[in-house]
Amino acid sequence: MAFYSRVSGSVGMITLQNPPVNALSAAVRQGIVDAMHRALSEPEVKSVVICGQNGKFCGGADIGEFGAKMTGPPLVPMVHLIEAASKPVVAAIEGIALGGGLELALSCHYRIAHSKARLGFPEVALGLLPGAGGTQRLPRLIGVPASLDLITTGRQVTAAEARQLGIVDEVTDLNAVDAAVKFAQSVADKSLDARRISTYPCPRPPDLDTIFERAMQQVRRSARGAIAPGTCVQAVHAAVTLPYAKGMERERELFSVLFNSGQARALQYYFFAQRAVSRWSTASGARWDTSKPRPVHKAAVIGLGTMGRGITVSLAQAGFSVVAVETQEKQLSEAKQAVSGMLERGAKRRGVPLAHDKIKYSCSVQAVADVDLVIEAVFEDMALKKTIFQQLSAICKPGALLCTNTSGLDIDELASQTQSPELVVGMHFFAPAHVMQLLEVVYGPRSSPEAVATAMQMGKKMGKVSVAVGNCRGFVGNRMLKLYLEQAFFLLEEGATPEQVDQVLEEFGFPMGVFKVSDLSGLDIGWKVRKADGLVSPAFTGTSARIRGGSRYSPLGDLLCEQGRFGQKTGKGWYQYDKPGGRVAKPDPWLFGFLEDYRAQHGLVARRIDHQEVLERCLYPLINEGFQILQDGIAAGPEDIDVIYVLGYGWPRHRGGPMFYASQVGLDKVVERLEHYQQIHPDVPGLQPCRLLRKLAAISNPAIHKWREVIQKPRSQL
Ligand SMILES: C[C@H](O)[C@H](C)C(=O)SCCNC(=O)CCNC(=O)[C@H](O)C(C)(C)COP(=O)([O-])OP(=O)([O-])OC[C@H]1O[C@@H](n2cnc3c(N)ncnc32)[C@H](O)[C@@H]1OP(=O)([O-])[O-]
Repeated sequence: MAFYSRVSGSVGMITLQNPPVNALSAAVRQGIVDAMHRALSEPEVKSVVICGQNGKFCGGADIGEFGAKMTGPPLVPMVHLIEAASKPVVAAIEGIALGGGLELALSCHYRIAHSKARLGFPEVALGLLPGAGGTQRLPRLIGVPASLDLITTGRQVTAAEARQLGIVDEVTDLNAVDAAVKFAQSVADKSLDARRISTYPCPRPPDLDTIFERAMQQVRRSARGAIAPGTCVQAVHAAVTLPYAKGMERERELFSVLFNSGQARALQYYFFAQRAVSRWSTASGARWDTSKPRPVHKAAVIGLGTMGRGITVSLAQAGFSVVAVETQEKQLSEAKQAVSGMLERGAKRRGVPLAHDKIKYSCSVQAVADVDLVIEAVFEDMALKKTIFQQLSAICKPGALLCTNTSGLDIDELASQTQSPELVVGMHFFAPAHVMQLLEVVYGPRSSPEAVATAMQMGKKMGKVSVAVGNCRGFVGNRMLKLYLEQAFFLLEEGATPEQVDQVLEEFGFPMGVFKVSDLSGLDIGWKVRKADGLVSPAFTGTSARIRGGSRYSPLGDLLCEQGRFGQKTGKGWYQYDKPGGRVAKPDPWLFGFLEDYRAQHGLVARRIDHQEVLERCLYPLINEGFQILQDGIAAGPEDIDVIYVLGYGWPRHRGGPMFYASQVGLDKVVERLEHYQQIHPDVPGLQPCRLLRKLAAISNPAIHKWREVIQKPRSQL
């Protein structure tokens, strides 16, 4: 709601009250409208101030209301009521003025912001555009180029930048509400004719067409299939080419197109999913709200390779004291240099002080005796990791958490090397660890709720989005990825090319297709894992060359590695590059010949494979494995899987994530297509729809937020 009061005798105060971010719910909108009418009707009131409770002005429209039938006064008439008011209305902006919150402020005649406030139009990140006049008022106030930047990127600006752009009239370090009240009194008798932004002419820079062409090209380049950014450009264009009222009609048309789009639903689902994963639970019933994290002030990192360096930087930037251990002298000095460079660049980019002094380097594991938490990040070798966990268990102080950055090895096997297996969890970072936002927190059957809570909280403090998942081979992300990669290899065997498969996946919205990603991360990484799993051996020749454990297997990746084609790092992989370390992938004629010889050798006949088949065969088995993971209790809900795939594997956010995408396609359709391909490829178990998927498809595709009710049923009933 919105609370009305009178302050300083002549100022009507309207306070938004809807914690935590004073979103413009139906009740808040009704409160504002009622309060405005009251303020305008009270003769003693000469001016009005609008502010938000708890030091936050307004986080915009209530996203939680988008899925329901609209009630209460609509936003547009509300902002018109404020702008048309006969008494000056001043917005007192503290904390945030985002989306509809900034539109509310732009409908006021003056804006006073606290120096720590952030302002912006994040609607594009929700698959929308500013639909309460933002696309028509902002260009009139600050011009076209700056408006296109803010509205198509959704970036937030500081109060200082907002002042410089002309969005706010004053910035104060003092209490912005008090400042606004004083300001409101000072303008009580001033004319408002020049303060109603909708009446302003929209500036027409001479190179207007070029500006819009460039903006449209820019958003097309970065949008990767998302429709909102381009639609935002169209809406701002209406502000320049149409009178205000017509422009508002155009804004409303474009807004409703986006509002009713699948992409908007996917992005709004993802908005809440990314917040839901912090409310974690484990298969054994431990939960976020009943598990107390242990305090961590000092942490250690063992192994300063690429991942260890990134984790060290991320810990130091988060303010932790860090002991960084690398037993190889040469590696240690190289790591020191690399970490310093990353810290300097990070500090410059974020305008924060350097965190060099936070890190102590050592080449002895003994140095970690007094830390609260250790993250082991050595080479992905079980025997080596076991030795280190035995050492740590002997050296570390009682109660210290022992974490591993393994990307798929058995957490519980490592825990069994220690005196306190309950203090062992996985903290699986993604490369580069100081940049990628995702952290998979992996709990074993003996990990204590406190250990999980501590690792989850560490992730939050390091600016990560932490997702709690159970211990299994490859955890969630890599376990599902295996099915995706497997099908990509099979498609090459059957006639596709890496370019064709990658193009389909990039058109779907992935930043890079599966084969370009494989070249980037290095084919040898997967090769080592397959070797460790006993899938690669000279014994597999002739008819057994393409069978493992009775199931179909493609040795294509192994064969490329045997020829030293590890991808970008060797200048050759699925593509060729101008030199080792090259970044630009070019089709390699050698590979076409190699695939033809391979098919001939194994009696395979290439066939034309269409776009839809490539997409379905790459995505549906991955999705099916996601359901298997939910069925096994490794992930608590679809949100966990979707957040992992969007933040860790480049799944396009405007598609919500693999599980949300499946709910949009229709689970019965996914089952039907999997069964179709399984009939053709009976030797591929990953095409067999799992029980949970069949169950949910059978109960007529329940909405994704209803899946947990089914998942939580005892496994026997699934
Ligand atoms: C016509 C008009 O043009 C259009 C149509 C619109 O206006 S569209 C709407 C445009 N507005 C936005 O896109 C802003 C979205 N919010 C944010 O970016 C951030 O929330 C934040 C404001 C910067 C605070 O970040 P935080 O890190 O301090 O806390 P949090 O954990 O994120 O959020 C704290 C809690 O508040 C909830 N919440 C936040 N913003 C919300 C909103 N706008 N509506 C509903 N709930 C919201 C959130 O789900 C979480 O709930 P819970 O998980 O605790 O149950």
